[in-house]
Amino acid sequence: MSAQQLPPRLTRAIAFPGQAAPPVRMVHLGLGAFHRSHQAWYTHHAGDAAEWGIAAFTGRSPGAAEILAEQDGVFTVVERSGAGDSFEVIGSVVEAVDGADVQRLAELVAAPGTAVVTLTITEAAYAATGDGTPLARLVTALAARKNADAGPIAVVSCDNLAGNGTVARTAVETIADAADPALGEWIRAKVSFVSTSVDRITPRTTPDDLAEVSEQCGYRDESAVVAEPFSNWILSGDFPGGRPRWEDAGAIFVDDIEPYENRKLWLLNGAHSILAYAGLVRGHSTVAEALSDDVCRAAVEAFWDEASRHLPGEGLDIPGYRQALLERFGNSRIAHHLTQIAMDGTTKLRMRALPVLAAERAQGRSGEGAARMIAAWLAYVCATDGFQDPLADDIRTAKTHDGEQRTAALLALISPGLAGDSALLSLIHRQQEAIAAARTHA
Ligand SMILES: NC(=O)c1ccc[n+]([C@@H]2O[C@H](COP(=O)([O-])OP(=O)(O)OC[C@H]3O[C@@H](n4cnc5c(N)ncnc54)[C@H](O)[C@@H]3O)[C@@H](O)[C@H]2O)c1
Ligand SMILES: O=P(O)(O)OC[C@@H](O)[C@@H](O)[C@H](O)[C@H](O)CO
Repeated sequence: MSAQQLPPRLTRAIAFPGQAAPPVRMVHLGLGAFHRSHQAWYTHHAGDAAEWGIAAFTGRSPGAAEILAEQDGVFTVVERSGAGDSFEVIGSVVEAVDGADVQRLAELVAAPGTAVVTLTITEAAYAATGDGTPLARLVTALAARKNADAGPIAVVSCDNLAGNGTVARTAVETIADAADPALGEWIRAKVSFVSTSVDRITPRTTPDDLAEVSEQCGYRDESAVVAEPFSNWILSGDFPGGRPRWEDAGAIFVDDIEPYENRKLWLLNGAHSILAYAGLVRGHSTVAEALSDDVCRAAVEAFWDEASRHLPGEGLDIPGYRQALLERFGNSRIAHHLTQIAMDGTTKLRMRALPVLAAERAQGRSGEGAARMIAAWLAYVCATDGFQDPLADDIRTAKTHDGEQRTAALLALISPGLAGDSALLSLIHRQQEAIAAARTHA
């Protein structure tokens, strides 16, 4: 197609002619694929969407903000089911900003109309608190809100972390206390940290996805995002400055979030980690491919059997949830790449494998299903140098050892207690050898 034949670029005027953009009342940190398919989607579908605009900041580079700003913040969600695709333009993001622009972040967080800050900064980012990290930037912005006396605000973590509101609170308060104890006090008094369980499988957008949007929708959208039809958002906590009516879009507000987050983190994300590590070692690329391998599927089912014993039987419909997961993971039209899920294993395994392993062993069982998730990670990091992890240098050092010594050194990076338990060390070492050996037969 020549330049003259290219369809026009998507803009707010094309998507929502004659409609004013909503005013900024939410700020988001971590303008990635998931924010667009989830929090922005829920906000667009809230009954009071006209009152709630989002200013979204990138994490590490300006690229995603520049692209979205060229489209006035609007983008397409491609809902991809096994049967086909549907397309919807989302208008809730009204400002897209480079995360390094801390001055703009501070201005917006200090504005009295701003009531909510949401986060999708990845699990590993909660442990990173130095200058230029998202939570350090947030603390700078909260200091500006304190100085402006702009009132209370809610911070809502939407990352796959157990007790994500509490983790965010601890990290933010620690940074603030070190900078200025009075700021720490103000945050304790005025900032509510909301915990959430978030769910919607959203792989990285590909050039083919963008080409499809262009062809089907008649406009060019460089910021489109592809997601499964399923979505879920469970929240627990206070919103002292108000919030969008996300319940209109299906969000659920609960007092006790722990059973929901354990169900999601163990059954969905735990299974994802097993499929990622065992699947990559066995030569697969996507979740759907790995699930169709009987060895990977059996490892997932064994882990689910263990995890299910430690989830409340009532109200969570575990059998239905497991069946739905098999269908969601099996949606081969969603190319969810295992390499994306495999990142930051040391952080993720602590939340996905360790609680189930500890609960099983406390009841006198081996916990071999949960142990196999860790063994698969070991087999994966030993088979490649191309992993991303906050402890990558330590992993490389641990890999200089051999045999059980190497296994012990790697396990210690997840939890020192693992390496000190000789029976568990032997179990995981044997499991790792079996997974690595199977690699040659895959
Ligand atoms: N994609 C999904 O299916 C999905 C579903 C549920 C929850 N989540 C949560 O959302 C997070 C983001 O997922 P995504 O698909 O949007 O990823 P993404 O890579 O598209 O975007 C992540 C955003 O966080 C920033 N970021 C990444 N690592 C960072 C770091 N170390 N420090 C600071 N900023 C960093 C990036 O710059 C980007 O703005 C996940 O880590 C997970 O916790 C994702
Ligand atoms: O980086 P992660 O592992 O937290 O994210 C990758 C996927 O496992 C995850 O994003 C799931 O798709 C998501 O949690 C589904 O809601």
